[in-house]
Amino acid sequence: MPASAPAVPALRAEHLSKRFSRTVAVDDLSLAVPPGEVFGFLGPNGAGKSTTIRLVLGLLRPSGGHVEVFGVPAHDVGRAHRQLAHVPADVALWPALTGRECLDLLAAVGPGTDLAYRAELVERFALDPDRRARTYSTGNRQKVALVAAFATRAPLLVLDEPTSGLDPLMEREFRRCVTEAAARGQTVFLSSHQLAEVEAVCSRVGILRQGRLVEVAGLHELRRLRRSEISVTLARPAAAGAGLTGVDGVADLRWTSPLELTMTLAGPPAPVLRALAGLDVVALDVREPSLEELFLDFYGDDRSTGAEVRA
Ligand SMILES: Nc1ncnc2c1ncn2[C@@H]1O[C@H](COP(=O)(O)OP(=O)(O)OP(=O)(O)O)[C@@H](O)[C@H]1O
Repeated sequence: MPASAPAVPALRAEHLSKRFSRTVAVDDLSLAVPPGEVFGFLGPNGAGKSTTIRLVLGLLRPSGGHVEVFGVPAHDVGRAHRQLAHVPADVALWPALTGRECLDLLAAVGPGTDLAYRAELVERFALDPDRRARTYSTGNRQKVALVAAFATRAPLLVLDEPTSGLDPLMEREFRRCVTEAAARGQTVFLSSHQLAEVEAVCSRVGILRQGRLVEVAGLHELRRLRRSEISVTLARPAAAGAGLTGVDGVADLRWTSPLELTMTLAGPPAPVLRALAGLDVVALDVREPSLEELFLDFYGDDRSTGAEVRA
């Protein structure tokens, strides 16, 4: 459990900024994550998620503002790292050590490890700890880092896109681990691209765009971003409008040919299915857009490489 008083946020950033020459990677970011929360940190490529995490870890020095872990300034790494465990986006391990030796080394320098739980996690993640790290795939290296982090009782777990190399079965295990950590009272700060992952485990979410926190929302608010893209192919041309105009939840209705139409759907599918039942439908494709695409729709496409400093 945190040594600090419960009122102290697990993570607090105030007017945090990081500039790399002309690129503003993190721009005046203020955020407080209370102890015990599972906080999702979402943003498109280049939004500044990893930079923020490196500032939290004291791996970078802020250009402005500051960040604290349970009230300890991030630059006081000796004290701050007693409160946290971390999984980086690109896990690097010592190639000549076996997985088990890597786990032991990480446990020796970390904030304390529950060895019985670690053994259980090695099994659950189907990790072969006797192989040398140089033979591990990206996903296996990620598993070592995840097992090492989840086996600690660090009050704060900082996870930077930790499931990018995991298959769906392992991703399910990851979600269980987050839930178990939260049940123990650990705080989880999870950077992710995956809306489904964030929905499954986070209670609150911050959305980062061009280094700026554009939104901090509860999950129910985030759900409004969800929508499906529907493509319909007909056997024969339908009458104008085809009874789809004004159907609940349907937007962006487009005929791409006399026999094909696309639309987006927010909310329950029943009204549109009723409308489609009157048509001679030969193919129906329902696709859920990626988080990236949702970001583009909601926040525009000027996200490429961080904000430029205006001269
Ligand atoms: N060491 C660096 N030197 C110069 N620019 C950097 C450096 N590190 C990051 N950047 C820039 O800062 C911006 C934010 O990068 P960052 O890696 O934090 O984004 P991210 O949200 O983690 O992206 P991704 O999801 O692709 O990992 C980008 O424009 C990136 O090019």
